[in-house]
Amino acid sequence: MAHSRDEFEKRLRRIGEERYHDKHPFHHMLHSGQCTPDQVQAWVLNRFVYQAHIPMKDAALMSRCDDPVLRRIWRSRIEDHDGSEEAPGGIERWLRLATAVGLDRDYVASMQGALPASRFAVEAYVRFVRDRTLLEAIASSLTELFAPKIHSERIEGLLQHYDFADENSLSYFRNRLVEAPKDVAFGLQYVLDHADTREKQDAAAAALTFKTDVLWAQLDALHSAYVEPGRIPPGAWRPGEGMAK
Ligand SMILES: O=C(O)c1cc(C(=O)O)c2c(n1)C(=O)C(=O)c1cc(C(=O)O)[nH]c1-2
Repeated sequence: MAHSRDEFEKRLRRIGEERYHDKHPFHHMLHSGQCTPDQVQAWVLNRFVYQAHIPMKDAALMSRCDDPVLRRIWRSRIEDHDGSEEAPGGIERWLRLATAVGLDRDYVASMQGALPASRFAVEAYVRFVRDRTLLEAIASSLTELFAPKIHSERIEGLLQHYDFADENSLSYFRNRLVEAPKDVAFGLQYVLDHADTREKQDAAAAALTFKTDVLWAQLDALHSAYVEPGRIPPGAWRPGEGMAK
């Protein structure tokens, strides 16, 4: 039998409570000032891969969408990340963060030094959104329900513990505090409205679980390469490479 709307929403929120990447030890290190400058740089340059692919993921979603109203609502996500000629978007803001932590922006934008697992995880997300049902694709974006909390913790933690942190370098996260709630309010409504059988509810919950794995796997790879045991895969960024000139 299908869950009631309320029960289903609770089920989705429980997935975040149990599996969201705010629980990952790398985030605890980052937000409490325990990361070395190299580890912060490793995080910034690997996370750029995620940033760069989010608008491609959203374009893949829109390409499958035959409802112009849904496309119009969804396309604001692409605008938020890609920006316009007058106003910088999320990708540009992330590159400002990269410069602030001492990396060369072109090096970061090239994604040359990114860990293989960062690329694989992000590519899996784009593929998932392209290949699964629209309901599953939209449900996979619902990790953003849990993002404002981690963005607030990050702004506070970085400002407190790291010299590079100021309103300019952290503007990416400040902006997401406004953008993410708008996006996710729509996404959640859509999923609650359209998951009207137990089967669809299970598929939507599995999509959200998959997405928490996409996020977790990226931090695991980062931790293994740059914290413990410090095994950097062949070809991946090594501290000292790609520095701002
Ligand atoms: O810093 C974070 O922890 C975090 C997490 C997530 C997320 O939950 O996928 C996103 C973001 N940030 C983010 O900035 C962002 O633009 C974003 C878009 C999406 C998505 O799945 O469409 N997730 C996220």
